[in-house]
Amino acid sequence: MPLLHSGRRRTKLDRKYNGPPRQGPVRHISPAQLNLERVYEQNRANVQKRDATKLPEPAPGPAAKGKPRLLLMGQRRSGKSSISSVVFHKMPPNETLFLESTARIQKDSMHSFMDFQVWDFPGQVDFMDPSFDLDAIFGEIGALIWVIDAQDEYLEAINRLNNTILNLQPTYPNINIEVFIHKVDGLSDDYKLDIQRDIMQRIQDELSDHGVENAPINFHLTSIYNHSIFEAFSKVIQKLIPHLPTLEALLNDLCRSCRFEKAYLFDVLSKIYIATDPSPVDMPSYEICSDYIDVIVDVSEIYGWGRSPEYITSLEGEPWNTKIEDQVACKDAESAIVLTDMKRPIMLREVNKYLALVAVMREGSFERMPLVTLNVDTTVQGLAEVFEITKQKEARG
Ligand SMILES: Nc1nc2c(ncn2[C@@H]2O[C@H](COP(=O)(O)OP(=O)(O)OP(=O)(O)O)[C@@H](O)[C@H]2O)c(=O)[nH]1
Repeated sequence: MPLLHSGRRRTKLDRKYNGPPRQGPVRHISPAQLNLERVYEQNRANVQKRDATKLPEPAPGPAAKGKPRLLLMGQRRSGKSSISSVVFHKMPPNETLFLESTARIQKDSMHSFMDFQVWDFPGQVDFMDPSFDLDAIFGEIGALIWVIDAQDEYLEAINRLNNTILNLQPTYPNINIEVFIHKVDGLSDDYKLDIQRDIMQRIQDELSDHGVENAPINFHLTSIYNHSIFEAFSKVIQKLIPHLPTLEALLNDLCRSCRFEKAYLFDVLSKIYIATDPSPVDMPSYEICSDYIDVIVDVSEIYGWGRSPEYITSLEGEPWNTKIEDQVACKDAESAIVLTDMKRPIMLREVNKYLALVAVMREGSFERMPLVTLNVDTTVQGLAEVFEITKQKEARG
């Protein structure tokens, strides 16, 4: 089962990441190197223009053409590297205390249901410096995530963010700017909202003073010590998914036909949800679904095992003679559980090696389980097809 192999986590004991080979190597790139890659890409495009039959190899480790980029920016020690490590490398939040300050831009390639990159900028870098090629940084951007430490003095961070927006607006007016008001753990709800209001007001005032109205800026209250950081990233990533409305429509149909309370399509490794039905997301249901993935992955790690080809052949051999997937109800990971306090079953179904469908059912749904399984099967096929079609389109494009 791919799910069983894809969820391995970084453990405290061995202190090293033992997950799947999903994350590419972290690259450290200097501004000069960025420029070089840019020049290489330009030459490559020119060569192709002159002779369409010739397409030189991409630059070694290029600024990965066509892959949306998430840029993590903000003041020093605001929590950028911690966010990236917790969300994409399964680092336990407490261990971020030992992270060293980032000295150079760190570039991380994510190969999941969709390929994208996460660039972690050192807090002290001024990328408005003329030595930076802005197009190389902001050219293929998916979102600019600006991290503000809510437990620290934040006026300087807001000034820098305002300057950045004002500098980028003329050339890149459509950049999605996501402000993470970070480290809100330990702050009271009222205080969090006060801070958010204050930060929003200051940014809006400054921008409208400079004639910039309706810039695409979103605000999220986040912390690595709870699920808020995953929720915020879910919303950021969803904006990069071109077929999101189709995925949402499929999940909506499933919820209506099976009378589910809520359904999420999760990226298994990061536990970001990449789509959900249109009913409002409530944190407890999201948390429970996300924790359920961990439970399944943990159980699979203990009790799952790799079946040798001989073993599979022996199962498929005489007298049974049917393929292994035809002998079981479902060849992918599948599970359902009832939580005693809420009496509502939760079900999980693997979609492909990166994605899992997790849904909160209503009380008594177990009685209609055959119908539910049938509908879930159809939805999962639909979801898998959407990704297959998009992949083919990307390969052709
Ligand atoms: N309380 C709290 N602390 C956090 C949170 N996120 C990060 N931290 C802490 O903030 C400190 C700085 O985090 P880093 O991730 O190194 O910050 P950075 O922005 O990458 O810093 P530079 O690399 O210097 O730019 C670490 O001690 C983290 O443990 C959070 O959500 N809550």
